[in-house]
Parts: sequence; C-alpha cells; structure tokens
Amino acid sequence: MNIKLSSNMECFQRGEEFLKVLHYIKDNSAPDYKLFSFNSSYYYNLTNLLEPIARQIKEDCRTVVMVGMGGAILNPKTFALFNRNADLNIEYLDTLDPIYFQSFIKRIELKQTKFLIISKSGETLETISLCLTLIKIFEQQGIKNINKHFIFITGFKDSTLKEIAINLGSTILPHEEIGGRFASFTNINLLPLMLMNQDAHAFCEGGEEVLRDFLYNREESLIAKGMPFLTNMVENKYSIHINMSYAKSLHNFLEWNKQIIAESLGKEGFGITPMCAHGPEDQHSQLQLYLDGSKDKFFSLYNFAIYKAPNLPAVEFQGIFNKTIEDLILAQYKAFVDILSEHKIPTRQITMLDDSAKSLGALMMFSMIETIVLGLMNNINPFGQPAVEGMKQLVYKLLK
Ligand SMILES: O=P(O)(O)OC[C@H]1O[C@](O)(CO)[C@@H](O)[C@@H]1O
Repeated sequence: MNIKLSSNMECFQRGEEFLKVLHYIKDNSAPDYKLFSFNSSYYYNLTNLLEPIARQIKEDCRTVVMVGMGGAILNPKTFALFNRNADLNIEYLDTLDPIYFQSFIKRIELKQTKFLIISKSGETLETISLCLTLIKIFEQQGIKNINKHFIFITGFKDSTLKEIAINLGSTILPHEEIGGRFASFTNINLLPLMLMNQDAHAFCEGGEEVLRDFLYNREESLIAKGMPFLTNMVENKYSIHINMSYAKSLHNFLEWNKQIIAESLGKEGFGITPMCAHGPEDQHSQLQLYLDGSKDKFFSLYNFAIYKAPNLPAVEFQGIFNKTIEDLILAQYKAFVDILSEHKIPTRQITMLDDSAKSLGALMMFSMIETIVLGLMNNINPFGQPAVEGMKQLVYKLLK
C-alpha cells in the first residue's frame, strides 16, 4: 500500500457500525456507489480508450485549458504541479472574474490551444457561460475549425452543454454517472494525467489497492484503522478539520479534499468545516491560532516519506551546518507534529510513499472512501449537495 496512517490519539473502535456500513456499501448498486465497483478491467479499458485521444491532443496543441467548476475542475487541478510534459502547458479556468478572464485570454495563443470543458450535469452556469464566451472570442478572431479547439466531457443525459458541443461538432467524451467530486477514477482525471505524461494505469492501481483493502480486509483495512480517529473527532465536537501539507505539490489535492469533506458531510445540521493549510507558509500566519486559540480543531497532515529532489546544495547559517532545504523542511514537519502533540491537539499523519501517480491514486481513493464511510456511520447521505440548488435558482432568477 502506498500510504500509511498514524495518529497521536488512542481511539475507541465502532467496529460493528463500520462493518454494517461496509456491507451496506458492498450490497449497494445505486449509481452513486459505482466507485466501489471499479476494477482493473474497467481501468484497463478506459486508459486504452483514452490513450490515442491523449496522443492526438499532445500532437495538436501547446496549451490545454481545463474549464469547469467544483469537482469537475478540482479533480484534474489536483495534478497541476505534477505535469511531466515539458511540451504542454496546462491551465485551469474556474472563475467568472472578467478582469482575470481578459488577461488570461491575452496571454494564451488561442490557435495553439485546446479547451477541455468538463461538467457532469452540463447545466453549470459558470461552465456554460465560459464556454460560450470562448466560442465567441474564437469567432471574433476569425479562427477556423473552432470545433477542433474544444473537447467536452459531459454526462449521458441531454443538457445545455451537450447541445453546444453537438452544434459545434466537437468531440464529446462521456462523464461517468457518478458525482463530479467522486469522479477521480474516470476520464476527467485519467485524460489530464496522460496529457501530463503521468502513469494513469499506476494512478488507478494505487486507488484499486486501497479500494480492495477496504472491501476485503474488513476491520484490518487502512480505512477501518483510520475511522476511530474521525468518529472520535465527531463525538467530541471538534468542528474544524485542518488539512495541511508541507509538500507544495499537494496544495491542490487539499483543495479537492476540502470539497469532498464539505459537500459530502455538510448536511442536516451535521458537518465538519475543512480548512487547508500549507507549511511552512502558515507557520508564519496561522500557527499562533492553532496552538493557543480555541480547541475546536484537529489536523490531518499529508506528507511524502521521501522527497525526490537530488543534489540540492547544502547551506550553513546560525549554527546550522551542511543542511539542504529538504533537511530543513523535514525538521519543520517533525517539529510541527511534536508541537501539536505537546498542545494536545488531535493530529493524524497520512504519509505517502512518494509523489508518484500510484501514491496519488491511493491518497484520493482513501479520502473519498473515508468520507463516505464517516457520513454513512453518522446517518448522512454523502452523495448529492441539495442545499446548493437554492443558490443556483436564485442566480437564474436575478439574471432572467
Ligand atoms: O460537473 P457539474 O455538473 O458541472 O457540477 C460542478 C459542481 O457543481 C456542484 O454540483 C455544486 O454546485 C458540485 O457538486 C459539482 O462538483
């Protein structure tokens, strides 16, 4: 397994409830639970199907811009700092800020760019309006074959976005019938990984190992072992979950995980407020609050067992001799773990073997499963986000 867990607390097991939830998940064939039936042959078929599409995109353009909101963009954005393809620039567009949009368009060579428009529902206002605005700009600039500059990933049902894609004559790839934030092991992530010359197969393998461990190792699984810590936090009314990493490349993972926790658990008066924190930056901005403020927080610290950054020069200052910045960050991380314990702040460490695609797959699958199980153990349906609909209706009312 590419991830390990440890915590600074002894916690009670709620083994029977855990097993009940495990059986409930195993027996559930509803579309929301599709994630739990993914297996090697599904991954194999999907990656084989995507391979030629990824190759063609890499041949055709210099920049790929991913457009979407929520899970549709936070999923692929997780890999923003994992691009191993020096010939392809990857950008993300998930804002309606007109000033940002205008400067963004100015710095992009549209003729050399493909837009990957992602939306499960095909009805998300921001995604549709960005797509239509982009099409208009291509038209204004007299660029030919606009359809070749757009690829859509959207659900099977008819939708506004699907109609736009059909009218344009662009390629449409299917979005699995699974909620956007939980679609990590589908083409919305596998295609971007391939574009980045990352090993999409290995990403799936990492996820599958965690999934199989959960489904078949019962109380001995990593998820089962980590669950008492989380249920303890809920029972003891710790309401703020700080997800922190000293690895810069994991910052976007933390943002994706924030949606997983917030939208899945924040229902019917229940919920944990997720926050992201980054070391060492937040040591110089938030640490005072963490250590000395109200005791309503618990920590998940994400780290790599090893950093693959060879040949960094060593530095010497203030009585420190012959240390690289890797030595310094490892010491900072260790000191942070120790000081949280000294202040009796509940903390768990999730250590990834390395920054490989396999470890990332393991980590994302781990986060999704543990959140789903935590929700179900507390009688919360982790799927859907019913309260968000009211806001969408309100915006339409204001615009019409
Ligand atoms: O993939 P879609 O349908 O565009 O949805 C985007 C996001 O909007 C939400 O539905 C919330 O409005 C999220 O759950 C989802 O990730």
